[in-house]
Amino acid sequence: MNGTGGQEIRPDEGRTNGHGPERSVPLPGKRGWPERQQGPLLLRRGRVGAETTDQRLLDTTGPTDWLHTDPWRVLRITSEFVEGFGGLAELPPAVSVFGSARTPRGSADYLTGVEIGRALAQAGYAVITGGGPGAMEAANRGASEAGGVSVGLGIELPFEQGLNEYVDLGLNFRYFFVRKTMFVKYAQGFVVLPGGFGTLDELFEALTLVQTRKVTRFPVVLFGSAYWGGLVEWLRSTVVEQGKASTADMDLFHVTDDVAEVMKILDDARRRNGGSDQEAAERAAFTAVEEGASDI
Ligand SMILES: CC(C)=CCNc1ncnc2c1ncn2[C@@H]1O[C@H](COP(=O)(O)O)[C@@H](O)[C@H]1O
Repeated sequence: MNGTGGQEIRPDEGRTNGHGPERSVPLPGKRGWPERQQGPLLLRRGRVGAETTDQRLLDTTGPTDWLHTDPWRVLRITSEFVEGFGGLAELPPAVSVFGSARTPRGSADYLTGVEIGRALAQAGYAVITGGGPGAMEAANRGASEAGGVSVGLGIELPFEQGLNEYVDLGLNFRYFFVRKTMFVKYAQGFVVLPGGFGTLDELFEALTLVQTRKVTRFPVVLFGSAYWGGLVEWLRSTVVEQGKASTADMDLFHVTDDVAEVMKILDDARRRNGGSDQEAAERAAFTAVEEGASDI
């Protein structure tokens, strides 16, 4: 018996690829229809093509449609995870900072972003942002100028856009969902500056993961009570009021206007989660930019 439906294959008739024989010319199987085993796939009747996998691999003049197939995409997605995990594995404890791509340079929100990036770097945290302009740039700028580890996880967008100039360790992603995994996997906490849909998406992703205990509890800090107040009030008066979230869920995030309080919330959480002052000192001395970059 073999993968062609019971028909014997002589050695000179087919090739093997480790999963069973593969024919270049489909032969009728025992039941009378053309059939071919192609890796783990069994092809019959009209599904049988004239070429083998090896032929398509080696044929440089063939069509390139396969580049747009889902199996190929899965490999690309996998490679993004591999690159992401490899590039960020040696980061010191990090905080992800989210915020609007449209925050103008020099605005109050931008200056706050710089201040938060600096404070995080001085406390020994790597600062991870989406690597774009606005609030992301501000946080990267504060971290980089303070000599900290300034990380940007960029995303490929339909319009031209590079990582901001204050990113010292950058990775570019094709897929939003792979990139979002990196924001969560390598962060000890989230700081959320005023922002739009992208920021809200990231905020609620973080809150959902904490709420459902998919990640061990880490702090989520909304910076700017005037900006976030309306949303928080709506969550309380509508979402919680109508039973779509619990009162306790409102404790999963903090709202503040004070950078020192952001740092205190993060430090308290680190202590609760077992981090020590010694560890903080070691983080402050960490030189991941030089060491990590060579692995990327
Ligand atoms: C000027 C413009 C729209 C540039 C877009 N360029 C971007 N580059 C990198 N990350 C982004 C970008 N836009 C949105 N994001 C992601 O979504 C959040 C900001 O979205 P928003 O501006 O609040 O909704 C960021 O935290 C970031 O992770």
